[in-house]
Amino acid sequence: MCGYPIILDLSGRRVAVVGLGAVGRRKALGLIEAGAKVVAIDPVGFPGPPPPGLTILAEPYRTEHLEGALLAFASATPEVNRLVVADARRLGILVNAASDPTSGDFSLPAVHRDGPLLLAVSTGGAGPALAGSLRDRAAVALGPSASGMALLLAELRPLARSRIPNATTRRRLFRRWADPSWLDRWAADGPEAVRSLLIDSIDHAAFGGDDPS
Ligand SMILES: C[C@@]1(CC(=O)O)C2=NC(=C\c3[nH]c(c(CCC(=O)O)c3CC(=O)O)Cc3[nH]c(c(CC(=O)O)c3CCC(=O)O)/C=C3\N/C(=C\2)[C@@H](CCC(=O)O)[C@]3(C)CC(=O)O)/[C@H]1CCC(=O)O
Ligand SMILES: NC(=O)c1ccc[n+]([C@@H]2O[C@H](COP(=O)([O-])OP(=O)(O)OC[C@H]3O[C@@H](n4cnc5c(N)ncnc54)[C@H](O)[C@@H]3O)[C@@H](O)[C@H]2O)c1
Repeated sequence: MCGYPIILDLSGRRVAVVGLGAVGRRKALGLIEAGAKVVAIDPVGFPGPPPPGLTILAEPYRTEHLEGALLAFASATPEVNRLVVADARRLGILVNAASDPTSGDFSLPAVHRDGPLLLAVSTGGAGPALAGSLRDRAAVALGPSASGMALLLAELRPLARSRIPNATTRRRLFRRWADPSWLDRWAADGPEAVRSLLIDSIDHAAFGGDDPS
């Protein structure tokens, strides 16, 4: 499979999760973390009080459960999952099939989140546990300053856009800000040092000079 990675905005969107065993619960919780309105269908229900954002229908799956859903997750028994996949296909809803991944439309990567930073690793189904351990290794390589740097750019890019009218100058500045050496400087000298150097570089670029750093 040659997958196409996208970052979906699921906030407030209805998503159906059929089956709340270990796999369905993991998927439901990840969806809630992404802000989705999750409707989960499982005759056994949820162990303990369900987290906010999760509606439980403690009944066996029926086709109507998928109505109005943007996405569906088939994480019940293989027989029930086959029904869910067929129904989703008919209704034009993209479906994740836990028991027979190739019958569905999409699979999930292993994910690391830190502020605005999101790291996703997929092995395309070759080794889901391997995807998890590669994710852990890559997250360590990014280090704690990566998300701090992203947050800082979220603050400073609009400032640079308003102060530097020339698009080529701006693009050059943003490329310099993307240099990984800033992460080392962040670790060595702290966030405030990086922040003030980046602000200086906006001033220089705005007045037509070169970046001092
Ligand atoms: C990444 C992660 C995301 C998530 O689900 O959130 C994820 N599985 C995770 C864990 C995990 N899954 C399994 C184990 C046991 C060890 C092992 O088998 O390796 C572990 C490890 C554990 O439990 O610790 C077993 C397993 N998984 C699938 C099958 C069916 C099959 O292979 O046919 C079976 C065998 C069932 C059986 O044999 O009984 C299928 C899929 N699992 C996927 C994603 C998709 C491919 C992702 C990829 O390859 O990149 C895909 C294709 C479809 C999908 O589910 O979307 C999450 C990491 C959580 C984390 O670390 O954060
Ligand atoms: N994708 C993955 O990461 C992964 C990992 C392990 C297993 N699997 C596969 O995913 C599926 C779920 O795995 P699990 O370990 O969570 O299984 P599980 O047996 O713990 O959970 C299945 C759930 O489906 C519910 N269910 C049964 N009939 C139902 C119905 N008619 N309507 C709604 N819900 C119903 C059961 O009550 C149960 O809670 C299995 O088919 C398994 O082969 C996938």
